[in-house]
Parts: sequence; structure tokens; C-alpha cells
Amino acid sequence: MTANVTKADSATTMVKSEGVHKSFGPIEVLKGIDLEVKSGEVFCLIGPSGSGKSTFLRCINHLEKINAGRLYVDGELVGYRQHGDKLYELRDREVALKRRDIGMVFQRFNLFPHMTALENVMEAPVQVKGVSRAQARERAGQLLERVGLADKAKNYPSQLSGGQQQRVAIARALAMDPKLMLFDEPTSALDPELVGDVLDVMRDLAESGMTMIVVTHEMGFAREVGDSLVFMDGGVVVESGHPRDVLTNPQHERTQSFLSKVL
Ligand SMILES: Nc1ncnc2c1ncn2[C@@H]1O[C@H](COP(=O)(O)OP(=O)(O)OP(=O)(O)O)[C@@H](O)[C@H]1O
Repeated sequence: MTANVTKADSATTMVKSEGVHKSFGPIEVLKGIDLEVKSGEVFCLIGPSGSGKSTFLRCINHLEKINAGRLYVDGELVGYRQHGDKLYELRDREVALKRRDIGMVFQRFNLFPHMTALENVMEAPVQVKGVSRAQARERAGQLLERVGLADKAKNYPSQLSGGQQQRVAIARALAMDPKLMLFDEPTSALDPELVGDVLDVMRDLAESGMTMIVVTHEMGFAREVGDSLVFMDGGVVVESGHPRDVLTNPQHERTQSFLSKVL
């Protein structure tokens, strides 16, 4: 890619996407995503299956490389370093450092099955940041308490419900002290009665001021907790605005038509 990049405004903007394109071989999945996520905002992303929501989150988290456009996290280009007027791809080591700042929670919890809940939460700070085991254990205990699982610290994932495992996964992401949390359909794999506990944890996190991008079908959460909502379709942003507006104002007909078919 060529350069001529100005630094995004990091004081108020956490993520800025300018004309972001992403293809897999001949298949163009993201076709020019323009959006901005403010610091402290809960930013909800909805859209049909295959519209590119997960791919976009993965681009933000350095799991995929964009093909064109500009993507910034906290004022810094994702995947590239600018030197003069040229852009250089980041080395793996540099990418690993940047990824520390971003927590990601997936639909499937991906906990280590042979570790207890506490060990799962401790692991990354010890291995990646070199935090002492004693310090990491203390902090992991606090985080498990924060997600309502202090009494499950010694349980293995197989001894926890899906909702409890997902709350451990959130605690694990928080253990790295991220400045941005990405949620990719965090409640989609859960039995309906377990969804509320996970959403409660996410609501608390939002109230603490965490910047969150949430791919979700939970429109109650989007309406009550979200600050912004984007409806994506076919790799582009179709409609966007405040969730209550996008979800109820007839002007946002395409979002509402989509939701009436899927909900
Ligand atoms: N690594 C990959 N290689 C090839 N194609 C991919 C890859 N990752 C995603 N795709 C394709 O990109 C398109 C968008 O996928 P993506 O998972 O981003 O959509 P989504 O909106 O998150 O869908 P869902 O709601 O079903 O998770 C799909 O057609 C998918 O098959």
C-alpha cells in the first residue's frame, strides 16, 4: 500500500475505518467500510450472515490484513508502520505487541480445557506480559469476581455452563487490560436462559467506560446499552446511527426489514 496517511484523532476516536477493503482470493468481502468508533462507546454491528462482520473484527484485531483503505486503532494504523511517506507491513513481533491492547470474545469460548477458570484467566498475563504468577492469580481472582464467578475459580471448563465459560472468556480478555474489546456474537452459542448473565457482564463493562464493538443479534442489548449501531450488508455499511433511531425510525427501512426477517 502507498502512504500519505494522517494520524487519526486519537483523543476521541478509538477505531477509524476509511474505505477498508478485504478480499479472500477473488471474493471481495469488505467493499469499502467507513465508520468511526469513539472512545468509551458501545458500537453494535448487525447484518446478514456473510456480510463481513466477523472479517471486519478480525481486521481490527490483526487476524486478517486489509487490502486497501485505512484502519486505525487508537490513532495508529493497523498492520502497517509509516516511515516518511511509505508504509511498511508490521513484523509479527510488532503485531503481537499491538494485539495485547485488544481483547476479543468469540461465539465459542475457546478456553483451555486442561486449565481451571482461574488458570485460564491468568495465562496470558504470565506468558505474554511476564507478570508474576502471584500477581496474575490475584488479578484473575478479582476478574472472576467481577464476572460473578468467584466460586468457580477451581472449576475446569467442562464443569461450567456455556454462559459461565463465556464469562470466564470475558475475564480472560480483560486480564490483558485491553483498551478495546471486540465481541463476535458472544451469546449466539448459548442456551437462551444463559444469555442474560453474559449480557449483564457486558453491560457492566460498558458502564465502566470500556470501548466495545459488539456483533450481536441481541437488539434489546443494542437498544439499551449501545451508543451506535451499524447495519452491514454485502461488505458495506448500509445504515447507521443511534441504535434507538436505527431500530425504530422508518427512515432506516433496510435495517428494520432485515430484522423483521431474522428475529
Ligand atoms: N479465511 C477466509 N477465506 C475465504 N473466505 C472467507 C474467509 N473468512 C471469511 N470468508 C468469507 O467471507 C464472507 C464474510 O464472512 P464473515 O464471517 O465475515 O461474515 P459474517 O457477517 O460475520 O457472517 P456470520 O453472521 O454468519 O458470522 C463469507 O462469505 C465467508 O465465507
